[in-house]
Amino acid sequence: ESDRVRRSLVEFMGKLSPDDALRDDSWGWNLTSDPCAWRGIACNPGSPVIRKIVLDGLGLSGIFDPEFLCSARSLVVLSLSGNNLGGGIPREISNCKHLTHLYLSNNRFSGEIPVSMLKISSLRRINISNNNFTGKLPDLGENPDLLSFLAQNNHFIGSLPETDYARYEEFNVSNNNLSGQIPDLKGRLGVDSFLPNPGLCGKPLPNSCPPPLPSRKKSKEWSTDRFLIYLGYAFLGLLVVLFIGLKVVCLRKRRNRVVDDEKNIIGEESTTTSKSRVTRPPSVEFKNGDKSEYSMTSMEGGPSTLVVLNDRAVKDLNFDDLLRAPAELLGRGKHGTLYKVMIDGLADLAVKRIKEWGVSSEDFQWRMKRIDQVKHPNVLAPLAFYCSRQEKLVVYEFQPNGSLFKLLHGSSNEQTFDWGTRLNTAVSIAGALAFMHGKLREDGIAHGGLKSTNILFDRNVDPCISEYGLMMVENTQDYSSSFISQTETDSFGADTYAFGVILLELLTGKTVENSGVDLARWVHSVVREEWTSEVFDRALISEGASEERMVNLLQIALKCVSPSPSERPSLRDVATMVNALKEDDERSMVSELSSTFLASKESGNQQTA
Ligand SMILES: Nc1ncnc2c1ncn2[C@@H]1O[C@H](COP(=O)(O)OP(=O)(O)OP(=O)(O)O)[C@@H](O)[C@H]1O
Repeated sequence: ESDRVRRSLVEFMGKLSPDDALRDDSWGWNLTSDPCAWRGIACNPGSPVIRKIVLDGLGLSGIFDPEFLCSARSLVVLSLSGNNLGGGIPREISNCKHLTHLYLSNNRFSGEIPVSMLKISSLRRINISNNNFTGKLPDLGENPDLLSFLAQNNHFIGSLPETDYARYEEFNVSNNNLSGQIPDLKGRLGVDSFLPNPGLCGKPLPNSCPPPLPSRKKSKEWSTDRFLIYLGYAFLGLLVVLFIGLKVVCLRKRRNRVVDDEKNIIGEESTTTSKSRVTRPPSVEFKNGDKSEYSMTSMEGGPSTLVVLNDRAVKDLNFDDLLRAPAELLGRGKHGTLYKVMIDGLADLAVKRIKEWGVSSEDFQWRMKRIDQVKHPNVLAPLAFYCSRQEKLVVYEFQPNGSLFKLLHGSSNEQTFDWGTRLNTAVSIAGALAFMHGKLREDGIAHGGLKSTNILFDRNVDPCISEYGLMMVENTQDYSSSFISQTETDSFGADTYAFGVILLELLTGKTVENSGVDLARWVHSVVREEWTSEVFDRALISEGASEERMVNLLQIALKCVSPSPSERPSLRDVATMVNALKEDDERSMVSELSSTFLASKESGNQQTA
């Protein structure tokens, strides 16, 4: 069997590189030596099973014949980029059934992509960019697990195939001759993935698609269609009028009953001033000097209270001002809606209106007060909160410098986010979380919804964690993927997982979906294939960040996102590990700097001599 594989591979190389002169004996690729020792081949450690063939940039100028290659049945990575290979990709490529990475970029390949290629179900990454491929793009819908498809700078024609584009970590078909409407990208992928392609139209491109012309044949039906459409409009109009009438009657009734004022405060998500007014002046009580409580009694029962917590900056904040101030919608997340509220004489505020949270008012008040008692400079403290039977609001100071999510994935290219800053951010967040966990463990108050949109940069551009304790991981929907334990109920363990995902985001620069499960799974799979350097953010690689140190941080991240909660370290341990890494990083930097200094001094001395 192994002789057969060896013979096939020698044939394969013979076709790749018909010019024997190019190869010397050190390459191997002959019938007498062990293929695992041949140039470009990597086997499973301690076994003759071939896993990777990487023959990049070797000046190979023949053709690619998978019929011979695929006799190496367990091959997972094939990379022939940067050669001078011609011809097409034969359909026999589908015999390489375990292939996960296929890199054929920067060659002279031509012809159409065989349908069979996308049928390799294990394929995750395809790079066929910078070739002369023609015909239609392959049917990407055939492989729902593909993560990257790079086919820019070819001559593909026709329309984009239907598939779920949102799942792609990398997708590029720019500089081809594609045409037609771009399918729904679910807000993912930018213009760079598509431009230039003169015939493409629709979002995210600036040119919208022309409306389809009604054919002559259909023109008779047109008048009937139009009649039906107008009839539909008339019916809709009637419904709207009825709905508005009903609303007016309801509102009048409600006004008579004196509503719970709070319901109207922040009101609709418009960017305008709230129009609602408090119908009855509330009574204000000040207690304990620096802590004020604003109370009003709802007609519907129990007391509703705006509690202003210990903070001088907003000690004069009162509910009435909050109701009347202009509010601007910042976002509508899974856990509620966030508004920026601007009140004269006060710093801008961010008010979170929490979505249906099955926590009693008493529990909510108790949690907020406990959180207020535990202060850390990297955790954004709530300034005030309000809670009635229907509403729960938490007031924070608005942070002007954006979030970690924006910094990593935003469109601005102005800010660089280098390795040192990323590591510092990780250290600050881990330290702050470890501190909060230590203080609030007995109360069972973890963050519960940690993600990169909740890591904000304050006015000194220091990272701070917002929305601590606003959610409890109760039904753990976020974490119920088969990848992690179904029985995950420990919200502290869920915080460790979420922190691991943030580390992965920092290292890979990739966005997170499905609570990070997809990203964690992808990183696990790449690392398993010993293809680790693939995961790192290109910006870090081009900055020259040390791969060894990135791998060390990656290892911590992987511990945090362990599928089994019991195997995840506590945040205290995580903070210790990340800190040690940072100290190591600083030490290496100092020694690198001093050796550069010594080297330049020595060369200076030599020049003077
Ligand atoms: N205090 C704040 N100051 C400035 N921006 C903030 C503040 N809090 C949150 N943001 C930003 O406002 C946007 C909307 O916040 P929101 O909390 O609604 O998003 P989210 O975290 O995705 O929601 P959720 O946690 O409910 O799923 C986010 O981009 C977030 O980074």
